Amino acid sequence: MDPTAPSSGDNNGDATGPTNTTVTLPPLTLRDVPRLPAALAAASSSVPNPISRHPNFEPPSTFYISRGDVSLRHAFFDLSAAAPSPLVAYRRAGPRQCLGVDPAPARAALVTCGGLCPGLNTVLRELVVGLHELYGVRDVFGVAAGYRGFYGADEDHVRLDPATVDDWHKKGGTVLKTTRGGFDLNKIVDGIVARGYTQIYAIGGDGTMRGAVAIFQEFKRRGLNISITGIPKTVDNDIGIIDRSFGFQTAVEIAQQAIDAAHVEAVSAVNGIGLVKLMGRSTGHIALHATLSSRDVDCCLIPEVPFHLEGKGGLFEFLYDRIKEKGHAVIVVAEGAGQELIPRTDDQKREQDESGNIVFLDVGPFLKSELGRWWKREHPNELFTVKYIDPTYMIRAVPANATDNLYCTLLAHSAIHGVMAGFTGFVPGPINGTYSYIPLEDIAVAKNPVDVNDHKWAWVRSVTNQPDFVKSHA
Ligand SMILES: Nc1ncnc2c1ncn2[C@@H]1O[C@H](COP(=O)(O)OP(=O)(O)OP(=O)(O)O)[C@@H](O)[C@H]1O
Ligand SMILES: O=P(O)(O)OC[C@H]1O[C@](O)(CO)[C@@H](O)[C@@H]1O
Ligand SMILES: [Mg+2]
Repeated sequence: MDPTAPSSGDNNGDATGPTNTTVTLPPLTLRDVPRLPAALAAASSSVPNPISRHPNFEPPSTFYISRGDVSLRHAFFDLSAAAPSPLVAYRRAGPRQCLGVDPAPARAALVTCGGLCPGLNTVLRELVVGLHELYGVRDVFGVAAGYRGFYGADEDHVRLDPATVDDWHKKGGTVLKTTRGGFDLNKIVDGIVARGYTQIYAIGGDGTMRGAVAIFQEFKRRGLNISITGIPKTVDNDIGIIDRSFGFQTAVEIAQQAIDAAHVEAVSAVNGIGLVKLMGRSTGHIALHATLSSRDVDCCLIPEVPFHLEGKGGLFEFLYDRIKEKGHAVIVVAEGAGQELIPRTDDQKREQDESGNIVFLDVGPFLKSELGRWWKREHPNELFTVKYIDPTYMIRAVPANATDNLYCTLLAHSAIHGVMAGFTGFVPGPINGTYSYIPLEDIAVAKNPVDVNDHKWAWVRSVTNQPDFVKSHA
């Protein structure tokens, strides 16, 4: 009997073995990505993919992504929901058999903006090599120092080829340099037009994606046939829709070293506390994943979960009890956690970086001094030590690990294939493991907070056995 044949009725859980039930899924909405004006005209097309003529590679027909290939936003559904939401689909990323643009005259510009992230140089390398080797594009330029480089001097536009970028994947940081701020839309687009660029690849975080949306809209307003692609970079993993951002796994791995050191310091002291601050402005993914992987952590503090310091049910009493129980404790705090607890002057409340991001106060030294003060007051006759470790920039200034390097390559290739298909205003990224094209406008507003109601936060709680620190316990 065909095990996949639909059954005639519901599986009521009897012991006769698995049965199949046919269900009707809700309608499917395709969140399509925009196309270049010239690509629309060439849709019935046109230019065969040069990969088909590659001297060393004979792609089978299954190699190419068909016009109808999509991936689904959500991989699981509740079939019993009374009013199921429509399914959202995205175009699958990958090479198309016929291109929407002619790669021969293409002139590509690559730019990195915002903070560093492991893998930036790998993405740059693979964009350069992929454009050259897969599509024969010879005019590839690196734009120095973020968006402002588009209206900078001639030396800010550097021609790149595979030989130049050969070992970039082994380097942390970004060879192109990065900056915040300097987003002058008209000057940027004028600079792009003046230099004859036809493809822009902008690698950066949420701010960079919002900037890319503005550039995309300005291209449209001016009727320009220039594509723009955003490649999401965020060590904090704070961009939504995609499974995770590149460099994140590397950062979590490096964070282990800091937690290990904090643990050694804590266990080697009498009543020792090891305190580690990790990156994560608005999301606690790094702290959470580092806590889960380490298992030496007694308390993980993230921006999504409020806590209070003193009194019943507060952090300090919990730490005291944990020290009494184990002799030591390790705390991991994300930089954005507990910001509302730190007293600040009016000037500090207004302080912003060049891109307009609020400047945070340093939660690490704040916790260390408040805890020390509390301990002296409450337990003046007991020895106590806090060792504070701040590996902030160390976790993002390293080269990508092997997994992230592979990820960066697939992102870069997906970006190039999408541009060559004639798409613009899009972001490549894995959704449930399938590389897909997502509208830039969606990515620019898609946040990715830690969902404290799902199983992962419960998992943290089971590893640390920390309480909720809610005031009602007081
Ligand atoms: N709303 C916006 N519109 C246009 N440009 C923006 C916007 N927000 C930020 N930018 C520009 O995008 C660039 C990068 O922004 P930002 O410094 O916030 O880093 P980011 O891309 O968010 O990366 P990170 O995750 O490291 O913070 C800057 O040049 C900034 O001026
Ligand atoms: O490089 P800067 O300006 O110090 O930025 C630090 C910020 O950048 C990030 O690494 C990414 O947004 C944050 O975790 C951190 O708050
Ligand atoms: Mg940002």
